[in-house]
Amino acid sequence: MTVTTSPLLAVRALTVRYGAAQALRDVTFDLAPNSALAVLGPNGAGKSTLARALSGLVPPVAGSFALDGRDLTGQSPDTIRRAGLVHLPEGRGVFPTLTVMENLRMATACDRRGRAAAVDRAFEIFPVLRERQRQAAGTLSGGEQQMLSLARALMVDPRLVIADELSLGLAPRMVDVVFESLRRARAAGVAVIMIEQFASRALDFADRCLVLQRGRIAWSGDADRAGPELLRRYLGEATAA
Ligand SMILES: Nc1ncnc2c1ncn2[C@@H]1O[C@H](COP(=O)(O)OP(=O)(O)OP(=O)(O)O)[C@@H](O)[C@H]1O
Repeated sequence: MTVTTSPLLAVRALTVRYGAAQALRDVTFDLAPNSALAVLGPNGAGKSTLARALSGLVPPVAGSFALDGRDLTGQSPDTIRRAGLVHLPEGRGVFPTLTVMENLRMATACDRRGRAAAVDRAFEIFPVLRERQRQAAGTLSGGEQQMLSLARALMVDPRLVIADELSLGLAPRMVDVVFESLRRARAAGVAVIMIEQFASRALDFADRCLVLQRGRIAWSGDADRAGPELLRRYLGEATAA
């Protein structure tokens, strides 16, 4: 018997231009519920543009995308977030002068009881944040700030998180923390699109992989089939590590 699941995310011929420059061309793929996709590619390949288009920050000039069968093309970032697609942009996305607790409380629009329950859930996934709840977010370590950013994203019960270069600039130990946090998000039922310039860890984490080159999909397939040769071919020595 073949079991077919309908995709969580269906992207069709998505095309984005910045003025005359075409940053994303004809990008088509499906993402299954609770799965993880690594989006790889050299600088300027269109990885962040894909994230920005899917989160409503840049309007596509052609193509479409749907979450759970609901067409979200051209919708506002707020509508897309409320539909369950959350984008964690490069950089931290936390309010540095507010405490950890204030940052978490602000991330949900629930009433007081719902909010307290959501904060408790976040502390269960990220116990370190409970210990640091009264600390200003700006004084957390880089990895802890990424954890807070992810915890804030999970407060709205997303179906899909797009993590854009979450490990950028972090010390190796903090990169471990970020990957562990994303693993916990997956364990909680969330699908992940991981944008990474450095490939091997992303491929360990992901089920599927998509390589972008000059805005087009150059390769896509199972993450464990994206071997060193393929990575060297598309990403070069520096980023295949
Ligand atoms: N706001 C913008 N205006 C004009 N061109 C842009 C803009 N943002 C990105 N681009 C161009 O679009 C192309 C894709 O950029 P994008 O940031 O998506 O690449 P990327 O794969 O995320 O690169 P990196 O790994 O360096 O972050 C690049 O050529 C970039 O210069």
